[in-house]
Amino acid sequence: MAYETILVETKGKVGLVTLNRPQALNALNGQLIAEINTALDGFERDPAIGCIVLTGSEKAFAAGADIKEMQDRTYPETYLDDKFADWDRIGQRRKPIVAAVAGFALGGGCELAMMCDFIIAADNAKFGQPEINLGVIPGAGGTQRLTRAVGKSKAMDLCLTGRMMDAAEAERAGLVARIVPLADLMTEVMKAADAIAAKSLPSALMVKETVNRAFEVTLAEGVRFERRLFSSLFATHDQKEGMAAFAEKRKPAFKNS
Ligand SMILES: CC(C)=CC(=O)SCCNC(=O)CCNC(=O)[C@H](O)C(C)(C)COP(=O)(O)OP(=O)(O)OC[C@H]1O[C@@H](n2cnc3c(N)ncnc32)[C@H](O)[C@@H]1OP(=O)(O)O
Repeated sequence: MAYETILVETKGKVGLVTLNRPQALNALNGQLIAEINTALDGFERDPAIGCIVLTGSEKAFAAGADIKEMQDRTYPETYLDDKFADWDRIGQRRKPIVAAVAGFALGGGCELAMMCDFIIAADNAKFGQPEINLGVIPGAGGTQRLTRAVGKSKAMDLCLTGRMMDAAEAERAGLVARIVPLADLMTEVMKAADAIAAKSLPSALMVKETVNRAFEVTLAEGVRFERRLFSSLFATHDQKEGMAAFAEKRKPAFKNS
C-alpha cells in the first residue's frame, strides 16, 4: 500500500504510524484518516504486532481537522455523511495504541490523541479544543473524552475559551501519562511500546477492554466484567507460563495463546 499522508513502519513487534502532512501541520483530512485506518487494519490483522504507536512531527502531532476541507460543507452533508464515523474506528481498535505527542495537538489532533490508549508527551506539546474559535464545537469526541480525562471544570475551560494548555498542565490534569524531553520522545515511547508488545497479547487486549469498560458501566458491573475476563485468562498457555516463569525465576516465553 502506498501512503501519501502517513509513514508506516514495523519496528520489531511495534507498528509505527507517523502523520506526514508537514505543510499543513498534519491537519487531518479525509485521506489522512482513511490512511491511518488502513495502516491500523494491517497492524490489527498482523499477529506479530503487539502494540501500535501514533505520532506526528516535532512541531505538530496534528493541528486539528482540516479546516479548509470542512469550511464549505453544508448541514445536510455534515450530518448525513457522518464523516467522523471513520475517526471513531480509530478509537475502536483492540490492540494497544500509544500516542507520542510533540507540538500542537489541537481540535481533532487532541481528539485523535485521546482515541489512543495513553499519551506520552514531549515537553513542547500543546493541547487544546479551539473549535469554538471557528464557530463550532469539538465533533470527534472531544467534549466527551476530554471531560472523562480531566474533569468537567477544565474541559469546560478548554472548550469554552479555546485556549491551549502546555504539557505540564496536561500531565497535572491527567490527560497525559508522562512528559519527556522532546529529544527523547520516540526513544521513550518505543521503550514503552516494546514493553507492552512483549506481554501476552490476550492479557494486553483484556487490559484495554476492561479499563475502557470503566467509562461505560457502573462500578459493580465493571468489576464483574473484570472478574470474568480475569478468570478466562486461566484457560491460556500464557497464564501457566507467566506464573511458572515467576516461580522459576526466569523470563516468561509468551505464545499469545
Ligand atoms: C475535529 C473537529 C470537529 C474540528 C477541528 O479539529 S477544527 C480545527 C481545530 N484546530 C485549530 O483551530 C487550529 C488551527 N491552526 C492554528 O491555529 C495554527 O495553525 C497553529 C496555532 C496550530 C500554528 O500556527 P503557526 O503560525 O505556527 O502556523 P500556520 O501558519 O498557522 O500554519 C501552517 C500551515 O498549516 C495550515 N493549517 C494549520 N492548521 C490547520 C488546520 N486545522 N486545517 C487546515 N490547515 C491548517 C495553515 O493554514 C498553514 O497553511 P498555509 O501556509 O497554506 O496557509
